Amino acid sequence: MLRIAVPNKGALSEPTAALLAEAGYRRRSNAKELVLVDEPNDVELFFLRPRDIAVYVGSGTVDVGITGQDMLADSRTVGEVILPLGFARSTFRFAAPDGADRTLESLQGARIATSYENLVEDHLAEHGVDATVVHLDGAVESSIRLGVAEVIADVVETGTTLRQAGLDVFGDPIMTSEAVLFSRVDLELEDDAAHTLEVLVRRIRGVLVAREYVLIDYDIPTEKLEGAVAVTPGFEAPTVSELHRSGWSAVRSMVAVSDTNHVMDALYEAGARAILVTAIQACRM
Ligand SMILES: Nc1ncnc2c1ncn2[C@@H]1O[C@H](COP(=O)(O)OP(=O)(O)OP(=O)(O)O)[C@@H](O)[C@H]1O
Ligand SMILES: O=P(O)(O)OC[C@H]1O[C@H](OP(=O)(O)OP(=O)(O)O)[C@H](O)[C@@H]1O
Ligand SMILES: [Mg+2]
Repeated sequence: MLRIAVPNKGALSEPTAALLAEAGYRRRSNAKELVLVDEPNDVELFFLRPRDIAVYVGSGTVDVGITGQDMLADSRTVGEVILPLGFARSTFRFAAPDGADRTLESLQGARIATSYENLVEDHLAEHGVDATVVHLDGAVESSIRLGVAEVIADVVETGTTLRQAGLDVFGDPIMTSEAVLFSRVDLELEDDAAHTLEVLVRRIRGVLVAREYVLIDYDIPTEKLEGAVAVTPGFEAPTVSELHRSGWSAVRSMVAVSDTNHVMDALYEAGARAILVTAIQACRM
Protein backbone atom coordinates (compact mmCIF):
# COMPACT_ATOMS: atom_id res chain seq x y z
CA MET A 1 0.00 0.00 0.00
CA LEU A 2 1.12 3.54 -0.72
CA ARG A 3 1.23 5.65 2.46
CA ILE A 4 0.09 9.24 1.95
CA ALA A 5 0.28 12.02 4.55
CA VAL A 6 -2.67 14.40 4.32
CA PRO A 7 -3.21 17.70 6.24
CA ASN A 8 -5.77 17.24 9.02
CA LYS A 9 -6.39 20.95 9.75
CA GLY A 10 -6.01 24.50 8.50
CA ALA A 11 -5.97 26.07 5.05
CA LEU A 12 -4.72 22.89 3.33
CA SER A 13 -7.09 20.33 4.76
CA GLU A 14 -10.40 20.92 2.91
CA PRO A 15 -8.88 21.60 -0.55
CA THR A 16 -6.76 18.45 -0.17
CA ALA A 17 -9.76 16.35 0.88
CA ALA A 18 -11.77 17.72 -2.07
CA LEU A 19 -8.93 17.01 -4.53
CA LEU A 20 -8.48 13.42 -3.36
CA ALA A 21 -12.24 12.81 -3.36
CA GLU A 22 -12.50 14.13 -6.94
CA ALA A 23 -9.63 11.82 -7.84
CA GLY A 24 -11.67 8.87 -6.59
CA TYR A 25 -10.18 8.26 -3.14
CA ARG A 26 -12.25 7.73 0.00
CA ARG A 27 -13.05 10.70 2.21
CA ARG A 28 -12.75 10.25 5.97
CA SER A 29 -16.13 10.09 7.68
CA ASN A 30 -15.25 12.52 10.49
CA ALA A 31 -12.48 14.93 11.49
CA LYS A 32 -11.32 12.62 14.30
CA GLU A 33 -10.38 9.77 11.95
CA LEU A 34 -6.55 9.70 11.93
CA VAL A 35 -5.88 6.86 9.50
CA LEU A 36 -7.99 5.71 6.59
CA VAL A 37 -7.33 2.53 4.64
CA ASP A 38 -8.69 2.80 1.09
CA GLU A 39 -8.39 -0.84 0.08
CA PRO A 40 -9.68 -0.67 -3.54
CA ASN A 41 -7.23 2.14 -4.33
CA ASP A 42 -4.38 0.49 -2.42
CA VAL A 43 -3.58 3.59 -0.35
CA GLU A 44 -3.42 4.40 3.33
CA LEU A 45 -4.11 8.04 4.26
CA PHE A 46 -2.58 9.46 7.45
CA PHE A 47 -4.18 12.70 8.65
CA LEU A 48 -1.39 14.77 10.20
CA ARG A 49 -0.64 18.39 11.12
CA PRO A 50 0.54 20.14 7.93
CA ARG A 51 3.69 21.24 9.73
CA ASP A 52 4.56 17.64 10.67
CA ILE A 53 3.98 16.14 7.22
CA ALA A 54 7.44 17.09 5.91
CA VAL A 55 8.99 15.40 8.95
CA TYR A 56 7.17 12.10 8.38
CA VAL A 57 7.83 12.08 4.64
CA GLY A 58 11.46 13.13 5.19
CA SER A 59 12.05 10.36 7.69
CA GLY A 60 10.57 7.76 5.34
CA THR A 61 7.74 6.59 7.62
CA VAL A 62 5.24 7.84 5.03
CA ASP A 63 5.90 7.61 1.27
CA VAL A 64 4.44 10.87 -0.04
CA GLY A 65 2.64 13.85 1.43
CA ILE A 66 0.73 17.01 0.68
CA THR A 67 1.78 20.25 2.33
CA GLY A 68 2.71 23.86 1.55
CA GLN A 69 6.12 24.58 -0.01
CA ASP A 70 6.74 27.14 2.76
CA MET A 71 6.19 24.48 5.43
CA LEU A 72 8.41 22.08 3.53
CA ALA A 73 11.17 24.71 3.42
CA ASP A 74 10.70 25.52 7.10
CA SER A 75 11.14 21.84 8.01
CA ARG A 76 14.50 21.85 6.17
CA THR A 77 13.50 18.50 4.66
CA VAL A 78 15.07 18.03 1.27
CA GLY A 79 11.89 17.03 -0.50
CA GLU A 80 11.14 16.40 -4.14
CA VAL A 81 8.06 18.09 -5.54
CA ILE A 82 6.12 15.53 -7.59
CA LEU A 83 3.22 17.82 -8.49
CA PRO A 84 2.21 21.41 -7.63
CA LEU A 85 -1.48 21.36 -6.71
CA GLY A 86 -2.60 24.93 -7.47
CA PHE A 87 -4.21 25.79 -4.11
CA ALA A 88 -3.03 27.48 -0.87
CA ARG A 89 -1.10 29.89 -3.08
CA SER A 90 0.63 32.52 -0.98
CA THR A 91 3.79 34.53 -0.56
CA PHE A 92 5.90 34.66 2.56
CA ARG A 93 6.91 38.21 3.48
CA PHE A 94 8.34 40.60 6.01
CA ALA A 95 5.97 43.28 7.30
CA ALA A 96 6.08 46.10 9.84
CA PRO A 97 4.12 49.24 10.80
CA ASP A 98 6.93 51.28 9.19
CA GLY A 99 7.31 48.78 6.32
CA ALA A 100 7.14 51.53 3.70
CA ASP A 101 10.48 52.89 4.97
CA ARG A 102 12.23 49.56 5.51
CA THR A 103 14.57 47.32 3.56
CA LEU A 104 15.99 43.87 4.22
CA GLU A 105 19.18 45.55 5.57
CA SER A 106 17.12 47.42 8.21
CA LEU A 107 16.51 44.05 9.88
CA GLN A 108 20.06 44.05 11.28
CA GLY A 109 19.62 43.68 15.08
CA ALA A 110 15.78 43.62 14.86
CA ARG A 111 13.38 41.19 16.54
CA ILE A 112 11.30 39.31 13.97
CA ALA A 113 8.26 37.27 15.04
CA THR A 114 7.21 34.30 12.89
CA SER A 115 5.82 30.76 12.93
CA TYR A 116 8.38 29.82 10.25
CA GLU A 117 11.58 30.21 12.24
CA ASN A 118 13.90 28.10 10.08
CA LEU A 119 12.66 29.61 6.83
CA VAL A 120 13.33 33.13 8.16
CA GLU A 121 16.70 32.24 9.72
CA ASP A 122 17.88 30.62 6.50
CA HIS A 123 16.81 33.66 4.48
CA LEU A 124 18.55 36.10 6.85
CA ALA A 125 21.74 33.99 6.86
CA GLU A 126 21.71 33.88 3.05
CA HIS A 127 21.62 37.69 2.99
CA GLY A 128 24.12 38.22 5.83
CA VAL A 129 21.58 39.85 8.16
CA ASP A 130 21.95 39.23 11.89
CA ALA A 131 18.57 39.48 13.66
CA THR A 132 16.69 37.76 16.49
CA VAL A 133 13.90 35.45 15.38
CA VAL A 134 11.06 35.05 17.90
CA HIS A 135 9.01 31.90 17.38
CA LEU A 136 5.22 32.20 17.78
CA ASP A 137 2.61 29.58 16.95
CA GLY A 138 0.21 31.86 15.06
CA ALA A 139 -1.52 35.26 14.97
CA VAL A 140 1.95 36.79 14.65
CA GLU A 141 0.44 40.08 13.43
CA SER A 142 -0.40 40.94 17.05
CA SER A 143 3.17 40.49 18.28
CA ILE A 144 4.28 44.00 17.31
CA ARG A 145 1.49 45.79 19.17
CA LEU A 146 2.22 43.54 22.15
CA GLY A 147 5.89 44.53 22.12
CA VAL A 148 7.42 41.13 21.32
CA ALA A 149 8.94 42.18 17.98
CA GLU A 150 9.36 45.13 15.58
CA VAL A 151 8.84 43.09 12.45
CA ILE A 152 6.92 39.94 11.45
CA ALA A 153 7.40 37.39 8.68
CA ASP A 154 4.20 35.60 7.66
CA VAL A 155 2.02 34.07 5.00
CA VAL A 156 0.30 36.67 2.81
CA GLU A 157 -2.50 35.86 0.41
CA THR A 158 -4.83 38.82 -0.11
CA GLY A 159 -3.02 41.07 2.39
CA THR A 160 -6.24 41.65 4.37
CA THR A 161 -4.79 40.39 7.65
CA LEU A 162 -1.77 42.69 7.36
CA ARG A 163 -3.89 45.69 6.39
CA GLN A 164 -6.18 45.15 9.35
CA ALA A 165 -3.15 45.02 11.65
CA GLY A 166 -1.75 48.25 10.10
CA LEU A 167 1.35 46.53 8.69
CA ASP A 168 3.08 47.05 5.32
CA VAL A 169 5.17 44.43 3.53
CA PHE A 170 8.73 45.27 2.53
CA GLY A 171 11.67 43.66 0.76
CA ASP A 172 11.39 40.92 -1.86
CA PRO A 173 9.11 37.98 -1.02
CA ILE A 174 11.04 35.41 1.03
CA MET A 175 9.29 32.76 -1.06
CA THR A 176 6.16 31.99 -3.01
CA SER A 177 4.29 28.87 -2.01
CA GLU A 178 1.48 26.55 -2.97
CA ALA A 179 0.35 23.11 -1.90
CA VAL A 180 2.45 20.31 -3.39
CA LEU A 181 2.51 16.54 -3.55
CA PHE A 182 6.05 15.60 -2.57
CA SER A 183 8.30 12.74 -1.50
CA ARG A 184 11.77 12.59 -0.06
CA VAL A 185 14.50 12.85 -2.71
CA ASP A 186 15.71 9.26 -2.57
CA LEU A 187 12.30 7.57 -2.26
CA GLU A 188 12.40 3.94 -3.37
CA LEU A 189 9.14 2.05 -3.68
CA GLU A 190 8.18 -1.57 -4.28
CA ASP A 191 6.70 -2.12 -7.75
CA ASP A 192 3.10 -2.18 -6.48
CA ALA A 193 3.44 1.06 -4.51
CA ALA A 194 5.31 2.73 -7.39
CA HIS A 195 2.39 1.86 -9.69
CA THR A 196 -0.10 3.18 -7.12
CA LEU A 197 1.85 6.45 -6.98
CA GLU A 198 1.79 6.71 -10.79
CA VAL A 199 -1.98 6.24 -10.73
CA LEU A 200 -2.33 8.87 -7.96
CA VAL A 201 -0.31 11.41 -9.93
CA ARG A 202 -2.24 10.71 -13.16
CA ARG A 203 -5.57 11.05 -11.35
CA ILE A 204 -4.62 14.31 -9.64
CA ARG A 205 -3.35 15.73 -12.94
CA GLY A 206 -6.71 14.76 -14.45
CA VAL A 207 -8.58 16.65 -11.73
CA LEU A 208 -6.39 19.73 -12.14
CA VAL A 209 -6.86 19.76 -15.91
CA ALA A 210 -10.62 19.24 -15.56
CA ARG A 211 -10.72 22.24 -13.21
CA GLU A 212 -8.58 24.50 -15.35
CA TYR A 213 -9.88 23.70 -18.82
CA VAL A 214 -13.19 23.59 -20.65
CA LEU A 215 -14.17 22.06 -23.98
CA ILE A 216 -15.06 24.47 -26.74
CA ASP A 217 -17.05 23.45 -29.83
CA TYR A 218 -17.82 25.64 -32.81
CA ASP A 219 -18.75 25.62 -36.48
CA ILE A 220 -16.63 27.53 -38.96
CA PRO A 221 -16.60 28.02 -42.75
CA THR A 222 -13.80 25.69 -43.86
CA GLU A 223 -12.01 28.54 -45.67
CA LYS A 224 -11.64 30.29 -42.30
CA LEU A 225 -10.58 27.14 -40.41
CA GLU A 226 -6.86 27.93 -40.12
CA GLY A 227 -7.48 31.32 -38.52
CA ALA A 228 -9.88 29.85 -35.96
CA VAL A 229 -7.71 26.87 -35.13
CA ALA A 230 -4.83 29.26 -34.39
CA VAL A 231 -7.02 30.72 -31.60
CA THR A 232 -7.79 27.25 -30.17
CA PRO A 233 -4.65 25.12 -30.64
CA GLY A 234 -5.70 22.86 -27.72
CA PHE A 235 -3.30 20.59 -25.84
CA GLU A 236 -2.02 18.60 -28.80
CA ALA A 237 -4.24 19.57 -31.72
CA PRO A 238 -7.95 20.34 -32.08
CA THR A 239 -10.35 17.76 -33.49
CA VAL A 240 -11.78 18.93 -36.84
CA SER A 241 -14.72 17.15 -38.42
CA GLU A 242 -16.89 17.84 -41.41
CA LEU A 243 -20.19 19.55 -40.75
CA HIS A 244 -23.23 18.17 -42.58
CA ARG A 245 -23.33 21.41 -44.53
CA SER A 246 -21.09 21.98 -47.48
CA GLY A 247 -18.11 24.30 -46.89
CA TRP A 248 -18.33 24.18 -43.06
CA SER A 249 -16.26 22.37 -40.42
CA ALA A 250 -16.87 21.57 -36.76
CA VAL A 251 -14.02 22.03 -34.29
CA ARG A 252 -13.53 20.76 -30.72
CA SER A 253 -10.66 21.90 -28.54
CA MET A 254 -9.61 22.51 -24.93
CA VAL A 255 -9.32 26.08 -23.63
CA ALA A 256 -8.17 27.46 -20.27
CA VAL A 257 -11.18 28.49 -18.18
CA SER A 258 -9.67 31.93 -17.62
CA ASP A 259 -9.37 32.55 -21.40
CA THR A 260 -12.87 31.35 -22.32
CA ASN A 261 -14.57 34.67 -23.03
CA HIS A 262 -11.65 36.17 -24.96
CA VAL A 263 -11.40 33.01 -27.05
CA MET A 264 -15.16 33.02 -27.77
CA ASP A 265 -14.98 36.68 -28.89
CA ALA A 266 -11.95 36.00 -31.09
CA LEU A 267 -13.64 32.94 -32.62
CA TYR A 268 -16.81 34.89 -33.37
CA GLU A 269 -14.79 37.58 -35.07
CA ALA A 270 -12.90 34.90 -37.03
CA GLY A 271 -16.27 33.71 -38.43
CA ALA A 272 -17.15 30.90 -36.02
CA ARG A 273 -20.79 30.34 -35.02
CA ALA A 274 -22.62 28.03 -32.58
CA ILE A 275 -19.74 28.41 -30.14
CA LEU A 276 -20.42 26.16 -27.15
CA VAL A 277 -18.44 25.74 -23.95
CA THR A 278 -18.77 22.63 -21.76
CA ALA A 279 -17.16 21.74 -18.44
CA ILE A 280 -14.89 18.70 -18.28
CA GLN A 281 -16.09 16.27 -15.62
CA ALA A 282 -12.91 14.18 -15.48
CA CYS A 283 -9.97 13.30 -17.72
CA ARG A 284 -6.70 11.41 -18.05
CA MET A 285 -4.21 13.33 -20.14
N1 LIG B 1 -4.94 32.61 3.76
C1 LIG B 1 -4.18 31.76 3.11
N2 LIG B 1 -4.17 31.73 1.76
C2 LIG B 1 -3.42 30.87 1.06
N3 LIG B 1 -2.62 29.97 1.64
C3 LIG B 1 -2.58 29.95 2.97
C4 LIG B 1 -3.35 30.84 3.78
N4 LIG B 1 -3.12 30.57 5.08
C5 LIG B 1 -2.24 29.57 5.09
N5 LIG B 1 -1.91 29.19 3.83
C6 LIG B 1 -0.98 28.12 3.44
O1 LIG B 1 -1.47 26.90 3.96
C7 LIG B 1 -0.44 26.13 4.48
C8 LIG B 1 -0.79 25.72 5.90
O2 LIG B 1 -1.03 26.86 6.67
P1 LIG B 1 -2.08 26.84 7.85
O3 LIG B 1 -2.38 28.25 8.17
O4 LIG B 1 -3.19 25.94 7.54
O5 LIG B 1 -1.22 26.16 8.99
P2 LIG B 1 -1.04 26.62 10.45
O6 LIG B 1 -0.87 28.10 10.50
O7 LIG B 1 -0.01 25.75 11.08
O8 LIG B 1 -2.40 26.15 11.03
P3 LIG B 1 -3.48 27.03 11.79
O9 LIG B 1 -3.64 28.31 11.01
O10 LIG B 1 -4.69 26.13 11.73
O11 LIG B 1 -2.91 27.21 13.13
C9 LIG B 1 0.84 26.95 4.35
O12 LIG B 1 1.56 26.41 3.24
C10 LIG B 1 0.38 28.35 4.04
O13 LIG B 1 1.21 29.01 3.11
O1 LIG C 1 -3.28 37.76 3.32
P1 LIG C 1 -4.53 37.13 3.87
O2 LIG C 1 -5.53 36.79 2.81
O3 LIG C 1 -5.12 37.93 4.98
O4 LIG C 1 -4.14 35.69 4.46
C1 LIG C 1 -2.99 35.48 5.23
C2 LIG C 1 -3.32 35.06 6.63
O5 LIG C 1 -3.91 33.75 6.63
C3 LIG C 1 -3.20 32.90 7.53
O6 LIG C 1 -3.72 33.02 8.79
P2 LIG C 1 -4.49 31.87 9.58
O7 LIG C 1 -5.94 32.14 9.49
O8 LIG C 1 -4.02 30.53 9.14
O9 LIG C 1 -4.02 32.15 11.08
P3 LIG C 1 -2.58 31.92 11.75
O10 LIG C 1 -1.82 33.21 11.52
O11 LIG C 1 -2.91 31.69 13.17
O12 LIG C 1 -1.95 30.75 11.11
C4 LIG C 1 -1.81 33.51 7.54
O13 LIG C 1 -1.08 33.14 8.69
C5 LIG C 1 -2.05 34.99 7.46
O14 LIG C 1 -2.25 35.54 8.71
MG1 LIG D 1 -2.35 29.56 9.68
